[in-house]
Amino acid sequence: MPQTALITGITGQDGSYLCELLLSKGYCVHGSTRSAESESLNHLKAGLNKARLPEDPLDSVLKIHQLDFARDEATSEFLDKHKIDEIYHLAGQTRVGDSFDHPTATFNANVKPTLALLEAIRASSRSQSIRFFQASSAEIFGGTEESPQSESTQYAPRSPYAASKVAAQSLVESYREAYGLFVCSGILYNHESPRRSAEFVSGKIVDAAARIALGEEHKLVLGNFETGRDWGFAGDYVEAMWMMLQHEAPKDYVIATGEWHSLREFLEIAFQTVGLDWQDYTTSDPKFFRPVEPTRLVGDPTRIKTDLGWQPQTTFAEMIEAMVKQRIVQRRSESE
Ligand SMILES: C[C@H]1O[C@H](OP(=O)(O)OP(=O)(O)OC[C@H]2O[C@@H](n3cnc4c(=O)[nH]c(N)nc43)[C@H](O)[C@@H]2O)[C@@H](O)[C@@H](O)C1=O
Repeated sequence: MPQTALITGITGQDGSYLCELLLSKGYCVHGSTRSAESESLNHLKAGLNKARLPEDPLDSVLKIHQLDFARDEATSEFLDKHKIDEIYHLAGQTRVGDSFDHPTATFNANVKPTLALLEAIRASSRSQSIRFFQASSAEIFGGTEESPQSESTQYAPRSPYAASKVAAQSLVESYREAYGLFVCSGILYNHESPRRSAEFVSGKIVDAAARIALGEEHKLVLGNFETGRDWGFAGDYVEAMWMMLQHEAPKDYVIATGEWHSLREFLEIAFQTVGLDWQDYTTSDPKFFRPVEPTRLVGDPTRIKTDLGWQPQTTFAEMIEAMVKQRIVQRRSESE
């Protein structure tokens, strides 16, 4: 019997990479999304049709649903009806900056569905055989003095987004301990790809570098330059999510490269890819500043390397170059 997975937030960056990975491994995938007719869903299907997939027609191995996680009973029935083996809970409000303006919506989007899914697993007749992954975030360590951060670093959230992730991760921990369920969280550091939108700094930079190179734009206005992150490639990180659910025991893992890079380095590589100097085009505007920034976020991936043999495959520079090149191809095809 093929394995059956549910991916919440399947049309997002991580959802689409994970969907490709699971289909390539012969899984039957159920995806949930807010709108069954969205443009992002069409993009997902178009991308999957191009990707290398098993022989089966797409509709027989990929099914999209609009699920209401607030109705626990219905979610539990769904898990039983479709005999879901693995759940990858990736849906949520992921923009840290926006969470300062919309704290309640952020909590509702990130905490309630996690709890509803945990309750649905507990109520399911197959509760002991379902495996659950929750996408947690490096932001839970935002205020820590410890560097690099590992699974034993104390939580120190510094934004409503970070606090919502602490709540979700704590719920996962307590369901694991109280009910012996196979439920775990991946503490994901920043991870980017050509599919990243311009709402995030990486997507905004590569978009601007491509547009400036093509003569469509002349400047890039960012917020705070004096920052940096541990940036990895999303395609590598979904592999780590899958490996976590194949392990013999449910454990939380830091998913990170272990390398910190400044935003200036990111800018330098992105603009160099199109033969330009970022300093000629980039300015900073306080209107894009956040009320508070995390301290130096860099993850220690030792545990996941040792236990699961996971290693990031794509370097920082390779990832940025691929993002810029893809954006140029996309801009050209859109203007045709
Ligand atoms: C781990 C974590 O990773 C991501 O959250 P993020 O780190 O906030 O990502 P970002 O790309 O929005 O910001 C990175 C840095 O870049 C600075 N920055 C400067 N100028 C602009 C600017 O113009 N736009 C943005 N967005 N950021 C800017 C900004 O102030 C910040 O210091 C999410 O996946 C999240 O879901 C998650 O869990």
